[in-house]
Amino acid sequence: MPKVSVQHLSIIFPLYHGESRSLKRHLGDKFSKWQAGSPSAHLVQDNRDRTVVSVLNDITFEVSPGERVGLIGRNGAGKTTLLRTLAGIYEPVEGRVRLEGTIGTLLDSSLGMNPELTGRENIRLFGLHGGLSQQEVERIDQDVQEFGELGSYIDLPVKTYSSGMKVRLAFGLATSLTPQILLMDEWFLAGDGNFMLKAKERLGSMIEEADILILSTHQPKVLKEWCTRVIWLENGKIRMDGRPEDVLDIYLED
Ligand SMILES: Nc1ncnc2c1ncn2[C@@H]1O[C@H](COP(=O)(O)OP(=O)(O)OP(=O)(O)O)[C@@H](O)[C@H]1O
Repeated sequence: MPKVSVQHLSIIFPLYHGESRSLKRHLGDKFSKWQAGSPSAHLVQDNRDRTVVSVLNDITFEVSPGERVGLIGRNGAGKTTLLRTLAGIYEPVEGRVRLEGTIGTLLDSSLGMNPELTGRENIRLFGLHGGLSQQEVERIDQDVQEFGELGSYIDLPVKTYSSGMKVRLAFGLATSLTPQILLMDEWFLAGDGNFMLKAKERLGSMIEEADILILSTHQPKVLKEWCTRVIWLENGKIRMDGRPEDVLDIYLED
């Protein structure tokens, strides 16, 4: 049975800028004021006296099949970092992250596509990477072509596509298979026009079929429509975890 388990997860990012070692000294008194007033990550000193950004701090939660979890929080609260850690892009500095089940990600528009290859070649690469059968690749090829309305561009390198065409290809590809666990950043809910109507419809059915959804968004409407549970992140910690109506009431007031 698919499951997501996050235990005492912490993530820090080192600052590689040449000045970072002395950043705290430069900021002086302002450092503590900035830290206290900031809605976002904390600058801290690690045990080697380097200034690092502490983005997630002691996060623990579990998600069971059938749960659709929305992540909310102010800009910089750590939502994208949490999604990327769940997707295996970032390694926990402390704690444990365990996902059981097939994973699908809608995290950024490039989705690992190779711009030198054609749309069709990227589709095949996606199939190869996912260990799909020839028949399944053919089905996806057709499905993505129809959805993306790319016409003869499907046989041209992706680097020649307009940004809208790239999004259509990436989105079509990422939603061509229904994973058991779907991780999604709200980037995919932005946009306008016909494409977004089509995209939302396609996402809606994908979300219904996935066993677990974890979605980051600033839109209360989306949380109420799609989620059964909301986790509110603040300064890299969980401030509240509960039913969308309960969490949103307090979050919006706050
Ligand atoms: N590679 C990095 N190096 C240093 N700091 C980083 C890095 N990536 C993210 N951060 C910092 O971590 C914090 C959390 O970022 P994250 O993108 O996870 O927030 P978010 O909640 O998704 O924000 P938003 O709602 O604006 O998308 C931010 O303060 C950001 O500046």
